[in-house]
Amino acid sequence: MTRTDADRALDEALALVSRDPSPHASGAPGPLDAPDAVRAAGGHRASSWSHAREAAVRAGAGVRARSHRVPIAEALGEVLAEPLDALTDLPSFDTSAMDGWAVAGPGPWSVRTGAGILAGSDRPEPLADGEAVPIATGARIPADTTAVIRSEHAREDGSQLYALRPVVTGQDIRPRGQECRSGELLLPAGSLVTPALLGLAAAAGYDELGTRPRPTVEILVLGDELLTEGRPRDGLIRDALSPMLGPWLSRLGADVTGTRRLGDDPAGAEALFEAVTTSTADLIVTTGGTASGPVDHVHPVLMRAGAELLVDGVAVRPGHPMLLARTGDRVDGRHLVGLPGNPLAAVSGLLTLAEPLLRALAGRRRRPRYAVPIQGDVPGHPYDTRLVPVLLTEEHAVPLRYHGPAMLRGVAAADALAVVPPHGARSGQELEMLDLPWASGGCFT
Ligand SMILES: Nc1nc2c(c(=O)[nH]1)N[C@H]1C(S)=C(S)[C@@H](COP(=O)(O)OP(=O)(O)OC[C@H]3O[C@@H](n4cnc5c(N)ncnc54)[C@H](O)[C@@H]3O)O[C@H]1N2
Ligand code: MOO
Repeated sequence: MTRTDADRALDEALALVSRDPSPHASGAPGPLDAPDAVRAAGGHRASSWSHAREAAVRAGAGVRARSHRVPIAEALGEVLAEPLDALTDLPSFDTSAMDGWAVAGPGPWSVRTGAGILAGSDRPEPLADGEAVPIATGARIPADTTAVIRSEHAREDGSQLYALRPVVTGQDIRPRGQECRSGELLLPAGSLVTPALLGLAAAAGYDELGTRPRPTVEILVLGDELLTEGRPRDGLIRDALSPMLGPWLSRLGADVTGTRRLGDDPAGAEALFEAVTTSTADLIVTTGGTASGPVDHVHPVLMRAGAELLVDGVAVRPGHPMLLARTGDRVDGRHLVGLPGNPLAAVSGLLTLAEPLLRALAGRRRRPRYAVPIQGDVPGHPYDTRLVPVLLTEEHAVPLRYHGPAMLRGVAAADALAVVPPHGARSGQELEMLDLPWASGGCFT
């Protein structure tokens, strides 16, 4: 078949590189023996996109969980390491649900002289039969109260109070323990500490929470061609990944301990080796140097360090040279995610490997999956999944331009990445969406 200009343009857009297109290359089973692993150009085996994500989840879930106790204000975005049991009845005393009068027995009632009962008041005097006392929402109900009447449902005439509608015993009283009894399970271990959970924990009497600490991440940006300021010049380009990855990883729930830049020279390779063998971070994220060029140090350093490659290449565009390795033993080991240097390829690796790994390390559930109809046909790669930046409207996902592997223009305008299966998608087809962490506007992790 003659290749057309359009084919070539598509290859270019999808960053097709030389590789064996056979989707089921054979080979000895090993950590990369996913059924649909494919052999990539460099001789290593590429996992399918979904197997790569599964491998990242398994790797994180296999690490022994740690826990710590933190003041509740510091627990936001972490996961409960222990169940949240109520430390008190809620409400902890019988409470008025409305502003009005607490009354005892049938009316009319004689209104008690003196101040009414406000929220926060100490134990009020019991009510006598036929007595009423003004009461505020949230205030403690006097003993022997039979009902609360809302201020708009009663009329005061001199010292007498008359109900304007029938009064039902117990009305507008929140009885002690209505929401929970002391010791009752409010939320199980594993729950995400959200602002709502913080509120509940405070209401239930907590000052500290037992949580799983955020995974720590060290970022290593590889490359001699990178400038930290000013405009690109003399063949040098701006480092686009350092400013992006720290905040992005923080949004994914990581505690980023630092970002360092390493050269492509032997000293850079040595510093990488040093980090791989001695870093105390749960995860090292590297950028660049994942391919097989003369100064691509990541594979050789991992081999030298005796790391186990759990994922070595993924059948996804962009980002196929991404990798996941484990250093140290299976339960107390640490991990390294190697992101390709092309910036959108790095984003692809972040969402494919780093995010599922970090969620699992933090004890969080997988992100909920959802699909949205795509607007317009989307070309596919013949064998690989594509991740395409999209804008989300109320009805559709709209693919964005400027989605080449070296471009950030599309993703910077996007709400999500659409997961496009091999061979592409027809207009209206439902595609899985990977929300970008800021898309819903409410990220607090
Ligand atoms: N012979 C082959 N060459 C390449 C292959 C391949 O399969 N065979 N894959 C290509 C693909 S696809 C990608 S993606 C890249 C991955 O390369 P590396 O991870 O080794 O990254 P580098 O070579 O260091 O850089 C690639 C590209 O990205 C730019 N870059 C790197 N770091 C940054 C940064 N912090 N900010 C902005 N831009 C960055 C770098 O200048 C290069 O242009 O390999 C292909 N080659
Ligand atoms: O296709 Mo690469 O993985 O340039 O991004």
